[in-house]
Amino acid sequence: MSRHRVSRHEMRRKARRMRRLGVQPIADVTDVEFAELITAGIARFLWRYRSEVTPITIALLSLLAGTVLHRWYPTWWPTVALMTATTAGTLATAGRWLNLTRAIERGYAAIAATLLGGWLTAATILGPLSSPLPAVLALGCLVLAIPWWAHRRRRARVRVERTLAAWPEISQAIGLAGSRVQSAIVDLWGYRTRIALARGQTVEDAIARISGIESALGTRRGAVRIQPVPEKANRLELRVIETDPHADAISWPGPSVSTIHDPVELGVFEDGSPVRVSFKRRHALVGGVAGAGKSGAVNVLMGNLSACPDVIVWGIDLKRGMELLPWESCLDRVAVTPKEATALLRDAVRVLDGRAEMLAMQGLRVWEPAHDAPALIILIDEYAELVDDAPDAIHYADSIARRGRAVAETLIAATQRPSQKAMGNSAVRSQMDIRVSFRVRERRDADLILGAGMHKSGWHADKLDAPGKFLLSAPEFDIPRRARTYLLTDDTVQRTAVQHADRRPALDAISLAALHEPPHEREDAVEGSQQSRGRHARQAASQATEDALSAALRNAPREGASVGDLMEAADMSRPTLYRRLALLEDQGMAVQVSRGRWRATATDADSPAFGDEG
Ligand SMILES: Nc1ncnc2c1ncn2[C@@H]1O[C@H](COP(=O)(O)OP(=O)(O)OP(=O)(O)O)[C@@H](O)[C@H]1O
Repeated sequence: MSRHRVSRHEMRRKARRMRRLGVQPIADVTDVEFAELITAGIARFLWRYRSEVTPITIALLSLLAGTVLHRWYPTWWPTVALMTATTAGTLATAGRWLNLTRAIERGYAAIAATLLGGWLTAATILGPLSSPLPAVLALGCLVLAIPWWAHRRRRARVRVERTLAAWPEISQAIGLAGSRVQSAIVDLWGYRTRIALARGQTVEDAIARISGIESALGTRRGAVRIQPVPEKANRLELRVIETDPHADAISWPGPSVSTIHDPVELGVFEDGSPVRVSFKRRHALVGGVAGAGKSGAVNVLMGNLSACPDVIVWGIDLKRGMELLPWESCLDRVAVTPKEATALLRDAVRVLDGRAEMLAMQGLRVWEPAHDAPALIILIDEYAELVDDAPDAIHYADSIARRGRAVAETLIAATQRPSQKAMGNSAVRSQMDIRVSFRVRERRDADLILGAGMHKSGWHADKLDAPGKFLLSAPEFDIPRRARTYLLTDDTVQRTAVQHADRRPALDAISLAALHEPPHEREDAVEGSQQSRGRHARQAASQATEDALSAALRNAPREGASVGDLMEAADMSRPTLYRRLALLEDQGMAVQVSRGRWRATATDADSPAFGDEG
């Protein structure tokens, strides 16, 4: 065996030495060794370059097949012709299933099959060596070989195969000896391969050796990513990014949604696939150091949310509106001072309570966003400033974070570092279902944004190397994949804000009514963060006014009581009165006799449904 490894150079040296010593080399033994070496060398070359020599291999096989067919089965030519037509037709129409994804690839395969099959048919009849068939075969193969040799994906696949052939040595060198390459897929931006780990090795071991893997594979720094395979602890997916889709800023292609029910497209993963995440009934936390791209993400969000006629956005921007004011025409309300921010969040809790009350009364579980019942999203840029400058607002934010989902009222908070202090020591962070982490300075900051232990599991937000790059954690995104947000230029923001301004919906009647309730009717709900306590307390307090309204409606004359009289009798504000009247009308207990005049329905006026006034 070792004899075969002697190089030609070594053999020549040995022969020279023997001649110097006066020993005549045994010519045939050296020749045999030399011939073996040459054969092994050629075989190795052909195997290594098997993809490149495929056109020649096919030409030789065709020659052989033509010889056999002509010699023994010359009458089979119609079958060969029929098979040619069938194969070419199948490749042209169904080549997609054979991984010929592009039309040009299917076209090439169909033409190659037609030419080769046509030649074989002629060779079956005439003999492969009869003129001009050999020349036609040589020329045809050469012409067809050129696109084959030039094909980018083929070349990439071959290169990857050659690289991965060295995995046994690489795995030894990086301390993952015994791991095996199971499969490899080449795509537009690089390749991904599935690795089976040896007994006792873990994905974390591999993650800790990423730099070594990059060096062994000869990639650029930062080109290797490792992801666990959820269903198997001893498998991992190794991704090598050769062409970085994130190398340059990616322009925003325009809104991807027209309703909050659809996921918003934030940007592009590094394999070129879009990042789509639903913001319906979900709170979101966006974090990262200054200049990492948080405001860019807010722009993408605004560009999309403002295109949805079933979403209302309220904005808080304590940087004096620097980030959100360009979107002012699309924001239903915007707060740029601590006082305004507190008022905005207090009102958001009122809306929440109003909606929750309506749901409870109607026996509904959730608020389904629609044009006349829009979702309310509160976008807060630099949440930490809110904590510092408007501490009172934090109770409201906390309340929204806990109770807002069911009524489609949610928070999207951006902050540099969402420490417990920066989040106002509230439960807001723990309620965030979507976490977007741009670059952070320290590993523990990745855990602050994404959740405890995330950095250790491969969520390396500290390694993000350009503004706009982020990691996304959400129920449907539980694997760390680098993504980059789309970039909106100032011009795009301005143009989009103008375009979307007239699509904005108005706040629904229930929310409006809740906003205009007099303070005494709602203060308890705002103060208390427990839903039941707040609502029940308020219900008890307003029982007296309900009874007064019932009595006033029952005692109303035939032409009905005016709204003014009812407001006075029940001590209710106009919006509350309208809301109550609408509900009673729905329940068939009150009727609008004429514009602005109401009374109890005829039957109910006599029944004890409203309670006995005594
Ligand atoms: N997706 C992106 N692609 C390319 N460049 C981007 C992207 N997002 C942001 N940038 C660049 O980074 C700069 C800073 O981004 P941005 O203002 O969004 O950061 P930030 O995290 O909001 O910072 P700060 O906390 O100081 O407001 C932008 O001016 C822009 O040039």
